[in-house]
Amino acid sequence: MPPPSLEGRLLFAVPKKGRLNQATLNLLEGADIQFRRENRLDIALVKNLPIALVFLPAADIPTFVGQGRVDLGITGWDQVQEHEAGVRSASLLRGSGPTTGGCDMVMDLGFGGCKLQVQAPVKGQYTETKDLIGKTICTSFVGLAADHFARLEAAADGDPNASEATAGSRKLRTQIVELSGSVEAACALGVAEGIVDLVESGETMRAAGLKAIDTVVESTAVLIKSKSPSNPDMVELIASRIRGVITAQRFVLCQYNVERARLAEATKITPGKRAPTVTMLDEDGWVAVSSMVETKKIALVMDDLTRVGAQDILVLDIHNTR
Ligand SMILES: Nc1ncnc2c1ncn2[C@@H]1O[C@H](COP(=O)(O)OP(=O)(O)OP(=O)(O)O)[C@@H](O)[C@H]1O
Ligand SMILES: O=P(O)(O)OC[C@H]1O[C@H](OP(=O)(O)OP(=O)(O)O)[C@H](O)[C@@H]1O
Repeated sequence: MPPPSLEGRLLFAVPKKGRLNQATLNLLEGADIQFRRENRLDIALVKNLPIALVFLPAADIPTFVGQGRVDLGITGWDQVQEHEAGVRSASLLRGSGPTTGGCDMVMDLGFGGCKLQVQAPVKGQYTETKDLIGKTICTSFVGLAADHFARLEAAADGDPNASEATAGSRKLRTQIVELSGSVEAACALGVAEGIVDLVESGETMRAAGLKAIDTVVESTAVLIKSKSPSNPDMVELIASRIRGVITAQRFVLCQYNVERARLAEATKITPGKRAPTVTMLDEDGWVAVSSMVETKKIALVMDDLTRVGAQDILVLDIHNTR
């Protein structure tokens, strides 16, 4: 079968595998972006909108969006920062301006939370990142790691502009070695004194006998767009649908009955997004309340509502909201 024609379609890059893949697919489903991906094809036409999805590694998405080859993308904020660090130092080394315009952030998607951290062996002499200056560091994030050590080295040399130093603007004493995965094994194997790698639960780091000694970037998944998307209205439509799904995931709908005499106390606990909806009940002195509550707070809210005499408390999922 020939590859599908992309004529007139907005190109939207999504992670083809890895930690961000499933949550991204769930988000597309929630936003009613319908597609069928043929086996092994990295491009899928969306059935109900003039969009084509392009399945790419998360690390490559900022390059495609930054160069304007695709209009929209979902990836980790760490990858966006890494791409920008790479573009910055390449252009400084060449002595010309950046060749890619970079990407614009549309919104934080809330999932895929992790930290890019400097890690060193628990049983070792390195307790601060500056102790690793001049040593060997293994990482998949060479741009961010090099900028981080450029700033540390500049500060150690007494440079007053240390906080702005980048790897392209000075010669590094620290050796940054690129690895494509399993970076945590580098110290135990004697390849590096420290590493710069992602941490979420901390299990990988602990299992490898490492401890975090500094944070380079805090990351979550983000929606990014190119500086000049082919169809800005379609970008807006997608962004608004995705925002609706994200908001819906952050909130639940809480409904309960309460005596009118205690309504003020109860609505203080559930003030809602704008205001709670209060309706009459077919029973004297009682009202029904319905209100959006942050999902992570719902257990405490239910405890507090019970304490002020609320009854028949129901908590319902919200599928979408605008
Ligand atoms: N442990 C983690 N917890 C949460 N998010 C993570 C974690 N590891 C990575 N991420 C996020 O997911 C993004 C993609 O990482 P992931 O390792 O899944 O990529 P991948 O495309 O499968 O690449 P690779 O084959 O190099 O592992 C990262 O840039 C980061 O934003
Ligand atoms: O703090 P934790 O919850 O243990 O997660 C951290 C691990 O997750 C990522 O690796 P991934 O599993 O994606 O594999 P990789 O090493 O091949 O990149 C990251 O590189 C760490 O190794």
